Amino acid sequence: MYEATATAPVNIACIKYWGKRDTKLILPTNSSLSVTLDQDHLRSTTTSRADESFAAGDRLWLNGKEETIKEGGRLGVCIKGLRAWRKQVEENDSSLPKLSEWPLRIASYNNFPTAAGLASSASGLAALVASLARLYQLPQTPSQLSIIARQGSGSACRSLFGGFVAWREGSDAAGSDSLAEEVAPREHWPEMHALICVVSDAKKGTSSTSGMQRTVETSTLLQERLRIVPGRMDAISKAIQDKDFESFAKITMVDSNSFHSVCLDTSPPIFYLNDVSKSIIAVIEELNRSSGKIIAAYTFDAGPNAVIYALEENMPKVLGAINKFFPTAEESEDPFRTTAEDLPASFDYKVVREGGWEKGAVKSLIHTRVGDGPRTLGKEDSLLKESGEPKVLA
Ligand SMILES: Nc1ncnc2c1ncn2[C@@H]1O[C@H](COP(=O)(O)OP(=O)(O)OP(=O)(O)O)[C@@H](O)[C@H]1O
Ligand SMILES: C[C@@](O)(CCOP(=O)(O)OP(=O)(O)O)CC(=O)O
Repeated sequence: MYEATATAPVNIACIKYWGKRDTKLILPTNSSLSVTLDQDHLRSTTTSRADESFAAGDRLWLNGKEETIKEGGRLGVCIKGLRAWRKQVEENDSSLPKLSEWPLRIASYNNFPTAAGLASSASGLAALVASLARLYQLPQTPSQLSIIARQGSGSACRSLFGGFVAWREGSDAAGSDSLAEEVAPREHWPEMHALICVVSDAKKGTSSTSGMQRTVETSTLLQERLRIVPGRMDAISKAIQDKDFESFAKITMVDSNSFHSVCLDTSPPIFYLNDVSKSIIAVIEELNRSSGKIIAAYTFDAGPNAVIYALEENMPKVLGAINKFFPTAEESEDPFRTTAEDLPASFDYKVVREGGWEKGAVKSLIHTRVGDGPRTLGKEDSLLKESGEPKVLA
């Protein structure tokens, strides 16, 4: 049987990708940089199988539900690109099975909500690329594979690496140099932790894809942002190399705010942050002020959920602040068994609205950390039945 199963991680950007110069090839208007999160907690798992005896046509199931693979669509483009690379491999060695000519069956599961602003498209497309690259025994490097993943969803290219990852915008019109590169592996700064505050896991109103295009078409502020981002890319890369958390945090927060500003400068305006998100910003800013140094950095993607980066040693303080003002509806298990600490003595409670937030304003918390890149699993982890249909997972 010709089959491969891979998992891929979620990544959350510190320098945001927002805008395309080519919508078909998914070429960005600026470089971006992210932290890959630990797959022990959040991951997409994908099994790909090629079999001569399958009925013609490729099929893919996401969380047990079949998705259509359109020719020229995002999934179709990724599969086509990887197949072409497999064909080259077969042309160089005629003894190999002609997997490139056989239909595919692909099953994928996300162990967290899909399309809820938790970057499922990033881990999902990266897992698809990683599993097919393995099935096809491709010689390409992760950076080369990221060129294919990028065409599935821009941010997915960064999920082909662990640690701290840059997506270089590149200059080639065909996109050959618009790819992901490792800035530093997870082992360089394993103390980097992240706390995801799930404010809403409902499907968002304006998708990243359509929102960013509206920004490109209508925002004048975006031009200003594009002038500033290259300097920020250099500065945050240096902060990572130097393990300088304060600089890392300052840049992360200012870039998140810059991204949400260009959303507001879009016509019609796009609002991703809600009152709970803004209150989390106020609490983290005050936690930093009252701690006498920057110990936490918030960042928000195209939705209201906060991701708070902090070093492991400071997570008790961050958890203390979030627990105090945003009691969650669901009890979340902390894999690190962090004990929340009291707020600093000079913390000004007035930054949070009177009476505080009702239980469930933040639904749940996910405490995770920087993680590794895609992993290959064994046969026992296959998501496909003998027949090529997806297994039903509990
Ligand atoms: N495991 C997967 N395999 C293949 N495709 C996936 C997978 N997970 C998600 N996707 C694709 O990504 C889409 C969701 O992307 P979308 O950008 O709407 O949400 P998100 O990635 O969760 O949020 P965001 O990117 O804004 O953080 C799904 O509808 C599906 O097409
Ligand atoms: C705000 C972001 O999360 C936007 C992600 O956009 P997508 O990668 O989801 O967009 P497409 O390329 O159209 O699929 C910022 C980021 O991850 O850098």
